[in-house]
Amino acid sequence: MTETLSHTALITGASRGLGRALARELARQGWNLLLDARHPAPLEAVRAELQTLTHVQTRSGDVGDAFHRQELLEAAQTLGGIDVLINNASMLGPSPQPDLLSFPLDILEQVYRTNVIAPLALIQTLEPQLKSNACIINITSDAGQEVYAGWGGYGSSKAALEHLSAILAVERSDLSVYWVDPGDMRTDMHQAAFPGEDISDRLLPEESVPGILQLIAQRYPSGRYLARALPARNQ
Ligand SMILES: NC(=O)C1=CN([C@@H]2O[C@H](COP(=O)(O)OP(=O)(O)OC[C@H]3O[C@@H](n4cnc5c(N)ncnc54)[C@H](OP(=O)(O)O)[C@@H]3O)[C@@H](O)[C@H]2O)C=CC1
Ligand SMILES: CC(=O)[C@H](N)C(=O)O
Repeated sequence: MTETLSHTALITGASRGLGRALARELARQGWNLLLDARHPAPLEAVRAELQTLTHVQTRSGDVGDAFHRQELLEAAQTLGGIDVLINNASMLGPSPQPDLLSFPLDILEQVYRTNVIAPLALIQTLEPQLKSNACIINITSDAGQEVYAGWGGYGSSKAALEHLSAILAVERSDLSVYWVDPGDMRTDMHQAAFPGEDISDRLLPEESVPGILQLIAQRYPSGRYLARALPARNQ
């Protein structure tokens, strides 16, 4: 059965951290949601939490897996298409992060598959179900632009994601393409990036949500944005 729903967002990596924070706020605003993450139980907990607010579908799987991306396409079809795709799922790599000359190349391939190939592959797979003037949000990082020792794997993958996003924006001017740095956030990934350190001074991911939702609502020109430099105007 095809349900025709007005606004639908697909968020990858929505079982915790920034993805869950985005899902919660979009649900509160009445968006219909298609969510993924690899582990089913935490993803199901998000669905159970949000289903009282809106229509939520979940598909557990790895964004790097073509079969899983096909499942997301089929779910998108049942929802009548996608207005907003948020490529949020990401892989840091080893913790602590090794220098480049000792970086295990098999893990570097996984980092690139998750952070670079999978977002593009998901856009390619979903293209038939992207509504006109759809919005693509690729979550990047300051590590994609700044040079930090020890951040060569993850950082270079985010740099590649940024360049890819910029070229997509030029090639597809009919889409709104945003690559967004959410800023440091108190999440599992950030703790893994700083193992053993006290990260309690970092802002929660909820602080990065209003700016991202403002991009969606206001449809600024395609480009790179800092989530926290975009305070929501209308909330
Ligand atoms: N935290 C920070 O300080 C910063 C984060 N970012 C970026 O923000 C985004 C969100 O990060 P954050 O919330 O901290 O991350 P978290 O580690 O807290 O959450 C990651 C989410 O993605 C899911 N996920 C991870 N790998 C995959 C995969 N291969 N396929 C599908 N789902 C996956 C996880 O669930 P599961 O494990 O079940 O798959 C989880 O739901 C990322 O793109 C990150 O690079 C950018 C700058 C700073
Ligand atoms: C994962 C992190 O903690 C990092 N600060 C980043 O910029 O992505």
